[in-house]
Amino acid sequence: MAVEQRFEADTGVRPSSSRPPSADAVIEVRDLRMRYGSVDVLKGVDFAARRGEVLALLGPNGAGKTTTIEILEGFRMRSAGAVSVLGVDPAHGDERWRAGLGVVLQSWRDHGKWRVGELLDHFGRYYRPYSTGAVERPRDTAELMDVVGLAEHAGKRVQTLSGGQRRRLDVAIGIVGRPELLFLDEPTAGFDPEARRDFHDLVHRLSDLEDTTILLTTHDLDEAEKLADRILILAQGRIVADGSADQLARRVSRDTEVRWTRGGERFVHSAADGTGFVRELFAQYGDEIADLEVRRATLEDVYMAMVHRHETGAAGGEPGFGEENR
Ligand SMILES: Nc1ncnc2c1ncn2[C@@H]1O[C@H](COP(=O)(O)OP(=O)(O)OP(=O)(O)O)[C@@H](O)[C@H]1O
Repeated sequence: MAVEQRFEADTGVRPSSSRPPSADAVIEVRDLRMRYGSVDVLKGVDFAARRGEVLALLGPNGAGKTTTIEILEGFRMRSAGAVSVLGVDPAHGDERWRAGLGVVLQSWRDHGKWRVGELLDHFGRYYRPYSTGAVERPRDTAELMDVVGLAEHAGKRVQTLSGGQRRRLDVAIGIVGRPELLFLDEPTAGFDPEARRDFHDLVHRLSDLEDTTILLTTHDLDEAEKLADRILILAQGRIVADGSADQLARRVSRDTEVRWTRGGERFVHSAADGTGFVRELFAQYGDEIADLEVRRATLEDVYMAMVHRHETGAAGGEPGFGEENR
């Protein structure tokens, strides 16, 4: 039998994993529910974050990402469920608890007349009483402006900053108190590619060097893949996928998709062992093989499959990414 006919796609979509809470959990969310009027937006959200982890919360517009983050920040009262953030229920968090959090909201337009450096000094003063031997608070303003790329704008009024510069300032305000846990709601919206790369470096530095736990929302799947240790997909009021980008890709399809042409004809096959398949293919057809492409499921494939599956309620009937592309 020719090798080109031998391989079948694995089209199974496996359910999301639910992880047991760990001792060093910075965030623990169990059966979180939120109802606005008669609409259930969150219908039983479960997840946990360990110290130093970077989590990306993904989901379609209106899925409830901001609602979830605002509940964890203590800005919004939940309808039901158990939530613990830095060991405290956010509904009862005091000022000391709040000083351990950094928050970058989707957008705010305030303090327009303040100058960048003065504003950071001002916010920084709030954290001074919460400085400890281990964690010096606040960060030095000059260093902070340098880290977020605002040093040359220190004397500018906030209202004269560009959108991207303004967003850098939002991030600076979020980390001025050296938070243990940082919430970032669409942090790079409006960033140019260089600002985006600088921001990614900053996130890596915060998690690697300072052990900051970070929960961010984004619609940029490439960004989620670059930054997150774990990706959570929120759809239809629940976390429908939870794992590293690689784990999630394997959940949609364990196979590698291999495409090639031979004798002017185009072939596509999904192979459990992509490398072995390609080796056999060349052993059999050698120089006849052209236009070879080898591709695993991307985070976009995973996202589309998971969201589509839960929006249509088609559990178990979802095609793998290889099938969809044929
Ligand atoms: N204060 C509120 N009162 C009533 N409904 C609300 C309120 N806040 C949010 N909602 C609704 O709850 C749902 C979830 O909103 P939320 O902002 O949490 O979604 P999101 O996932 O952050 O969306 P996006 O990706 O567009 O930012 C939406 O349908 C929204 O209209």
